[in-house]
Amino acid sequence: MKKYKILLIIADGLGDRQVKSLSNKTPLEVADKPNIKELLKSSLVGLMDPIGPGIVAGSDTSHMAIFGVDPHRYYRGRGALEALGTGAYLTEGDIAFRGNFATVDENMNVIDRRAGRKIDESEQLVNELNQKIGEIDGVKVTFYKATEHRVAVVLSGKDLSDKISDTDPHEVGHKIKESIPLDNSISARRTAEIVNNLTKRIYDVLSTSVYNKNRIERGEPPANIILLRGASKFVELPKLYNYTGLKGVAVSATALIKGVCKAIGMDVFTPKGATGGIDTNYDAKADKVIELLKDDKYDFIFLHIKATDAASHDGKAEEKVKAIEKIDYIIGKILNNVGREIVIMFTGDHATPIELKEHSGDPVPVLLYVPDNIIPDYVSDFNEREARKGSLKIIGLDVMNLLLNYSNRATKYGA
Ligand SMILES: O=C(O)[C@H](O)COP(=O)(O)O
Ligand SMILES: [Mg+2]
Repeated sequence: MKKYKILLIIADGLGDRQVKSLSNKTPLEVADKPNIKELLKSSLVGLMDPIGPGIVAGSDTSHMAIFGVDPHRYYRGRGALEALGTGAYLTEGDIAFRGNFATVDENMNVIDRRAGRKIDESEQLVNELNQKIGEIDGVKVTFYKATEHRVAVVLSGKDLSDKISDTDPHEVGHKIKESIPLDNSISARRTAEIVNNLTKRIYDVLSTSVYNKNRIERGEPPANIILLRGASKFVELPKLYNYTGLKGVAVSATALIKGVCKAIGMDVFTPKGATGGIDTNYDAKADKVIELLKDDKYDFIFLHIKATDAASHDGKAEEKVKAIEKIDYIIGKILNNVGREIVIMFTGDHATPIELKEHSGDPVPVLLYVPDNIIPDYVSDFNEREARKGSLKIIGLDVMNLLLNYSNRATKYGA
């Protein structure tokens, strides 16, 4: 029985609803997808709830589930995974956060949760923060650059706790929040106080930074604060090879995704030109995937595309359609280069409906292409409406079992 290589492609935030500006069609329905439609001839199609029906999944918990690591058991918070993805070195007891460069007014009301998203000076701002802050109340503070508006922040010191709340209000028009302890421990109280003092220092440095003066002169929102969320200590995660036998590798530019993949023992590559945004270099990502599919070292190749989610959070329906069409193009390029004797799954990690500009708990369409002679689902297209007619009704934790089965790699449960 031939064991096939596996290609998993996740378009972040792929799932959507009817969009008024798209004549009540979804971006998947509108997008021209000749290569994906060709795959339907030998595919199963359906819907996936990353965590469970109606559960609004973050990219972190969703990817853990899809890779077969139960977030209910192993998830400790986004911070450490995001920091790991930026290249941060975490030691026992460190507390890591996901941060957003954002824009606040003089009353600390959040005007833009992403300071415009495109922050060319991100590296300079991170360097300035590392030079001018360094430590707070005896605790070392390190900032790490991620893509676009994203940063990771790591506190290193004794008696710190990740049982503290976010300073990110998670929506605009609200004041930045005071971090508060989430349990009665002295360490949680102390860490929350450190985070609040750190936030004030960050604002002092950023609001007087020459880089932000330049941004304001260019009419761009200043990145004058960092909104912190997902405080977490690093916890060891199960390794993909140990529980699946797969030698995995990821192609991504997005820090969180790189962090999750590193944490489960996958190799990670970020091709030159891959930005984690709507301007990413799709050819560069496709070429890397082709190279890795041809490399005997790996049998599970994961391609992550962030553009669909970025377009969704910014309410840019046409950009989301374009991103889906670019993904269809690279699926065609990959198949033209490696042939069709591979198992392919194409799906999203959650829905990010354009009209919500936020994640939702809607199910996500999933397509599973199988080279063997399976009974395919008869659907005319791959989108939220047609997927309902398919035979797959799965949760994220089912994905690896399905991929192992249809690539002829599953081990029998029982004798
Ligand atoms: O893009 C991301 O990192 C998350 O999916 C959303 O985060 P944001 O809303 O803070 O950008
Ligand atoms: Mg996501």
